[in-house]
Amino acid sequence: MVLLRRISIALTAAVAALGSALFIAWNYFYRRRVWSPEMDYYRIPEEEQEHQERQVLVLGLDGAGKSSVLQGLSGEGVKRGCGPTRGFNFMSLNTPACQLDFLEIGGCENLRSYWVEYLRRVHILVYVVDSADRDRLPLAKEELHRLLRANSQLPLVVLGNKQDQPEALGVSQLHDALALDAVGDERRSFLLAVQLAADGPDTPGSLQALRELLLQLVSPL
Ligand SMILES: Nc1nc2c(ncn2[C@@H]2O[C@H](COP(=O)(O)OP(=O)(O)OP(=O)(O)O)[C@@H](O)[C@H]2O)c(=O)[nH]1
Ligand SMILES: [Mg+2]
Repeated sequence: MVLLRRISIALTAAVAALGSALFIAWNYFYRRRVWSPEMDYYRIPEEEQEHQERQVLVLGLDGAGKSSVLQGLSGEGVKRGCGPTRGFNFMSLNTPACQLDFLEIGGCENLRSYWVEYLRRVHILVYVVDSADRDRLPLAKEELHRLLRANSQLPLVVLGNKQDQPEALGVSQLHDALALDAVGDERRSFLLAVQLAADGPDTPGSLQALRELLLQLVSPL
């Protein structure tokens, strides 16, 4: 058992290291290319890159729905059972205003220690919670507040996902369960209730609100 556990930890570390390398390569690649609606690539002048690219970090416990949110935002429709993210997951959304680059890090216990490393590289933190997983809400709260202590200014968007589940907590209950009162005035913070319809061809309505909010948060004041 001990040997298996060590092998599992070593594998997770290797996946995380590979993920970091991919993230660097991905940054290098996307610094030069942007997806256009015509499915073609074009170059952005260097001076415009800083202005146009914004990084969004997507975190939350395993199974909260991070990958599903990214699928929904991508406009490809949400598919059930996309499988746990073992390392990192990337998605880029090109909008007329800017390019939003999303980075999800898997939520399993072994990967959570890497989360904090990425806070300083991004413009927004999206924290996804399974609103129906009442037993693990205290853990979700603990992990969220660990991130908030590590960075006092990063704008925060909490998503109370799986609102279609009968046992899901509503917005005000989630606000209390996650102790969002304790989030200081120093940062902009939001709590949105979302649910992701499976296999729908369109972006779910609640994710359209998220998309608008993210664009507002990255636009100059
Ligand atoms: N009922 C319901 N199920 C959802 C919803 N969103 C996601 N799921 C399901 O929840 C499960 C986990 O979703 P993922 O998107 O893989 O979760 P994750 O946060 O990326 O998990 P990790 O990658 O393991 O950290 C999948 O079976 C999804 O289909 C939702 O709004 N309602
Ligand atoms: Mg995932």
